[in-house]
Amino acid sequence: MNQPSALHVPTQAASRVPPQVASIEGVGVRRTTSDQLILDGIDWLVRAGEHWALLGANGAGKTTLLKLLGAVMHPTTGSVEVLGNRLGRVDVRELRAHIGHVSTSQRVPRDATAHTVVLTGATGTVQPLWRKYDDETRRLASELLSELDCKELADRPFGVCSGGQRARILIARALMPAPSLLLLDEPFNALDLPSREDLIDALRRLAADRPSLATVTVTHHLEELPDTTSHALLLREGRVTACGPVSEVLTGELMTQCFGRPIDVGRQDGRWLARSGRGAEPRRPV
Ligand SMILES: Nc1ncnc2c1ncn2[C@@H]1O[C@H](COP(=O)(O)OP(=O)(O)OP(=O)(O)O)[C@@H](O)[C@H]1O
Repeated sequence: MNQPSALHVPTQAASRVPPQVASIEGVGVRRTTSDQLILDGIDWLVRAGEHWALLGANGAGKTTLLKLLGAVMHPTTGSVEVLGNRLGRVDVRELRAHIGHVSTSQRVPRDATAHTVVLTGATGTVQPLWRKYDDETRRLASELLSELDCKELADRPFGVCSGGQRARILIARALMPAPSLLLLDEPFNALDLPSREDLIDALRRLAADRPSLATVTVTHHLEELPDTTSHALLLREGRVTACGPVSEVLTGELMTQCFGRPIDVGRQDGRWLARSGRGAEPRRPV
């Protein structure tokens, strides 16, 4: 384990404590060009079956933190271990193949059909590598499209699919290598209300059907979090202000502290509601 290029992907151990999926210790990220400290002193542990919300104001460092978990970048200081492999001691291209990462900056050929886009998740490539996809791989791509409620889109070019459909197709793509960790960077970006609810339903089903899958979702809106969200991490200017079970972290007090302005947090039917004011005292949650 932890030898250069020797990828170790743990199997489910028979233990009461779910296995660690990712562990971050004392992590700092500094941009060499601007010398800006983007992340500072981050400690975080993600276990199998946990569903994390990653929240913080614009520029707080959420995407950067997600990139560390996705083995897309290395920390300047501290250690990042993903699926039992420490960044810096493993071939990150191999490791990335075991992590589902959906981000808005993802490059996707617009003329490729939804089925083809999902297939490319098997090879982790932008363009399809046709010779690598056998019948079983093609069948899996179809099944994942069905699971994400996109079966009828299989032959439709990705570029003409709606924002909500594209989000679900990209999640199906990310699930092709059966990842233990699924990272979602603002998956609800620019979705209308029905599309948002469809995606929330899809994430809820994923959590129910895949009990050992861990997810981390970056969002700006508590209303977008499925009721299966179990944990939350709040970031402010590159530092963690709160981290733990949602019941302890998604409170008006801790959200107010994180965003630096009064925020009310309420909960209805398992989902969250948040409202921000300016200058007023935080009101009691509804
Ligand atoms: N490649 C880069 N070069 C220089 N600075 C960067 C780079 N990437 C990120 N930053 C800076 O790092 C800080 C954190 O950026 P990051 O994208 O992680 O924040 P974020 O919380 O995801 O923001 P948002 O909510 O606006 O997407 C910002 O100040 C940003 O300008």
